[in-house]
Parts: sequence; structure tokens; C-alpha cells
Amino acid sequence: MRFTSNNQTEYLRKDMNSMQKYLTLADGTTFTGVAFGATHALAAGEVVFNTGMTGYQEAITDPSYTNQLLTFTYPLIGTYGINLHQNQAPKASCQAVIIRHLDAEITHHDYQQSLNDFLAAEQIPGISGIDTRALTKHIRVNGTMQAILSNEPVAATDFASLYKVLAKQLDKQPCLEQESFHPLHADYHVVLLDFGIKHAIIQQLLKQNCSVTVLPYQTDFETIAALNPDGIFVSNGPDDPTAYPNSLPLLQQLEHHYPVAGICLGHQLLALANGAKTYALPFGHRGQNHPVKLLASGHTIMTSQNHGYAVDAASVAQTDLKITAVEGNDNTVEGLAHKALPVISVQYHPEANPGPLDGQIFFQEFKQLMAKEVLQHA
Ligand SMILES: NC(=O)CC[C@H](N)C(=O)O
Repeated sequence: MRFTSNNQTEYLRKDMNSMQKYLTLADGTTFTGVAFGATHALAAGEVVFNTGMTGYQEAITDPSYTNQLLTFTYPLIGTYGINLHQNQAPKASCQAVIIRHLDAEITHHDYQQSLNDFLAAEQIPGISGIDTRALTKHIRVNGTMQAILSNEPVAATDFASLYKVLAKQLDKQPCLEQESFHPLHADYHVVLLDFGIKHAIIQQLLKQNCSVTVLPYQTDFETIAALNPDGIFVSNGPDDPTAYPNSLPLLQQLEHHYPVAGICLGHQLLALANGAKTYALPFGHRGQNHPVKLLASGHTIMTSQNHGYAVDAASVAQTDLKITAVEGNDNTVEGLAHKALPVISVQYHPEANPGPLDGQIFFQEFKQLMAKEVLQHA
């Protein structure tokens, strides 16, 4: 099957003095489009789709997309440019950006750079003129798959060997050193284990009047304890959660000493540390309108999500955890709490960025767990 460029692509080609680019999926499906960003760069990785109508910048700079080729179902991308302080990490780590139409006419009072220039500076290739809805439907039917973005069509027989050459080893980039953030007045001190953190999580903790010390996820228990935290936060991050077996003993130890909260990868790792299992979803949840039912109140909230793995509900029953929230679309696990310890986690992104802030209450719940613990030991 081959999806060819259409009139709009022809227009862009003239407009941008452009160069043709090819997206080849592992099953041989090929899409032809126009290069932008780092136009000559090649890329290989898993193609994942995001259904948000806005928020391309936050998604592109979310480290959880590391080494993935990110496509957007919303057709107009780049319309409001890039505003550098909205970045979720110091550098963008997705492999490539696949879009329908790159908007050359940027309108936003705050914009500092075009998406095209931003991706060129970040050395990330883009391809526009792609029917991203057809691509997404293809992935929804056939499952998440590997793909190559290249300057020449890739023959089916060459796919596997070329993919091997191009696919990067997962470049997990947590902070290399300790970093601290302070609100004007701090009620509590939180140690945040960085597996690939989004900046919005730090901002939400500051908003709760918590000072935050960000530490690389490989930090040992003694170093963390020496900082005398009131609570531990486990961040989001890239990859399969089972790729971090060395972190599980640390999380088990931390749970017995401090209130602990986790988001997305952090949630999955806390589940694994307590004996539950995780599995790969057929095509992931990535967007800003994912309904989540909170089981305690029966309320459904709208959430921002970005994950390809989930916690296996049946395996939770064998542990000391209980399910606190489920997805409205497919009933998968969206929240967990420990039955005896002050440990809570969510699969969705309560810090949003992009997306709705319905889930912000999670940060208040974490603060309440710290308050309770501090009172008990007063
Ligand atoms: N946003 C995240 O933390 C993603 C977690 C994990 N990498 C997944 O895809 O499921």
C-alpha cells in the first residue's frame, strides 16, 4: 500500500524549497511527504500517535517520547510556533515528527521560534503532507509498529537491516546532578526521582508549596535519606517499565519510609515494585481527552495521557495495592493506592501540559499524605 502526496504537499514543496521524504512502516506501508526541521536527518523507531488538538510543543519535548516517531492526528501543526519556556525538558528527545500540514503563518503573541526552526536546531527530522489520520487508523488496526523516516524509499527487503543501523539505543536522559527548586514558602520537601521528568510536574509541586530536589533515578537510598525529605515523587519517563529492574528495590525501600507518589512510568514502577505486572497496550493512549473514572467518588475526569504500557488489573489483586481509577474507554488501570502504606499513583498526567487540569487534585492528595505522616511523627 502506498499513500502518495496530494496537492497540498505540492504546494508546500514549492513554498519550502523542499525535499521529498519517505515514511516506511515495518509492514511495508509507505507514506510520501515533504521534509522539514532537520531535513536531511534519518530516523527509526516506533510510530506513536497523539490525538490532541493543541500541545505539539509539550509533546515533542516530553522525554517519555524518547526514540519514538511522533505523529499528530490534528492536521494543522505549528500554528502558534514555539515558546521556549513551555518546553518540558531541556532538549526534545523524540526521533521524528510526522504531520499533515506545517503552518507557515504563525500567530501567537508569545511565539519565539517556528516549529520548523526549532526542530532544525534540535536536529529532529519532520515530514509533512502525510495523511496522519490514515497512518493512525493503520496503527489502530495493526498495532504500534516500527518505522523508518528516510530520504529515499526503503525496499521491504532492506527494512530490518536499515532499522538496526538507524535505531538508537534508548537514550535515557535524567538529570545528571541534583537540582533544587523552591517556592516562596515551603511546607514540605519532596525528592523527585527523575526518569525523564516533565517540567510541569515540578511546577505543580511548587504550586503546592513543596520545595523539590530532583535526583537521577539511580540515586541510592542513603543519599535520598540524607536530604530528609517529607515525601518521594517518581516521575514519568520513556520505555517499557520492565527495563528498570534495578530501581524496584529502591522503591520498595522508599515506600516503607516515606509517602510516595508516581506518575505514568512512576506509577508502573510502583506497581512492579509491589508485585503487579505490566503489559504493552496495542496502540497506547496519547492525547488530552481520555476519560478516567475515579472509583472513590464515581466522578469521571478528563485527562492528558501518554503511555504505551499499562498495569495488568488481574495482577493487582495478588498484591497489597488497590485500583483507584480506570480508563473510561477501555477500562484499563489508571490509578493505584497501597492498602497499608501512604503510596498513590496515576497512569494519566495530572500535571497536563498539554491538556486539561482535572487531575491536579492528585498533587493535593500527595500533600495530604505528607501532612498526615508529619503529624503522626510530631
Ligand atoms: N509518560 C510516561 O511516563 C510513559 C511511561 C511508559 N514509557 C509507557 O509508554 O507506558
